[in-house]
Amino acid sequence: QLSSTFYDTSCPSAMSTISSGVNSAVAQQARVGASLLRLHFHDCFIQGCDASILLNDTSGEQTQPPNLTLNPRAFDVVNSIKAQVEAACPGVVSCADILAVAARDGVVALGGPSWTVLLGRRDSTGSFPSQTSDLPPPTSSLQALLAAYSKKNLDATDMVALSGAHTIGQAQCSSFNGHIYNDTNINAAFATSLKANCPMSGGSSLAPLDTMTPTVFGNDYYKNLLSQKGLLHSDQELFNNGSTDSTVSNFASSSAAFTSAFTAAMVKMGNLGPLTGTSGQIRLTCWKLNSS
Ligand code: HEM
Ligand SMILES: [Ca+2]
Ligand SMILES: [Ca+2]
Repeated sequence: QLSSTFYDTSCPSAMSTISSGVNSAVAQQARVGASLLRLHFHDCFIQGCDASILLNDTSGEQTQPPNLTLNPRAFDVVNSIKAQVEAACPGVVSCADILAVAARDGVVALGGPSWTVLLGRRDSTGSFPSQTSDLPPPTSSLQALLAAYSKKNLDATDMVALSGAHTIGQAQCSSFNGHIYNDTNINAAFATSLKANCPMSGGSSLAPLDTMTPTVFGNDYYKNLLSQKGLLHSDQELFNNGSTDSTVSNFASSSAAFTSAFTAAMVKMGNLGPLTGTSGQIRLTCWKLNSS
């Protein structure tokens, strides 16, 4: 059972250390706020929120396709925050909790809503590369997206709300080339402008996931979907004459509705399969297991 006060006596400086670390990293590169949010998502969907994504095993989760595009800066930020937290409270604060708090602080640093992060997760004692397939690829259909979230006990509203994370951050050409060259449910001028930096063959050049406000957290992502300006195939699937159209319209017209659904869904996602009590370990260094 996670609790918001978990470190109040064991490490009272933990929360402020994490938020200062995130704020200074975001001030240097706004994208890091997005990258930290994505890192927490990729952690939670693979075996639960247990920092398994942070282990840099040579054949671990980090080597699997959906994780190859995680921004390396986000790992650096987490590792450096962890070192500062360890200096104040050795062996107390888990890497999994640092990820959950840093995701929230990244959203807040980019102008998004805050929420209470529940704490007390412990860190995994292994990496789970084969479970990386629980992360849906950007070529997914609506049906596949709904199924991937349903497997994590997240419903359609949670799925649409969490996808609103794409109001910030960037994607590589290889993640959206199929959508801009092959799909017809895309604004023609938008597709043309993206093709200038993204050849049909793909590549690593970056484009913002939210063409309106790439470094501001808000509901513009849904407004883009209404005008067929979703960057990923999977983004536009949420508004493509299917069962989630009405939720997209609602979030596009009400930022309050989006905020309340997003923050509730983040708490739900943060509760996925946590290790608690004496399970797992409190890693001393986030990228490797404690030596036994
Ligand atoms: C619905 C299923 C999802 C799919 C298919 C998906 C897919 C992707 C892809 C392909 C990228 C770009 C990777 C690249 O090319 O560099 C991306 C970026 C991103 N995703 Fe998702 N995503 C999904 C859900 C989520 C969720 C639930 C969150 C967080 C709550 C999230 C947060 C982000 C963020 C913030 C970025 C930008 C990261 C950066 O700039 O470093 N995504 N996503
Ligand atoms: Ca994990
Ligand atoms: Ca935005």
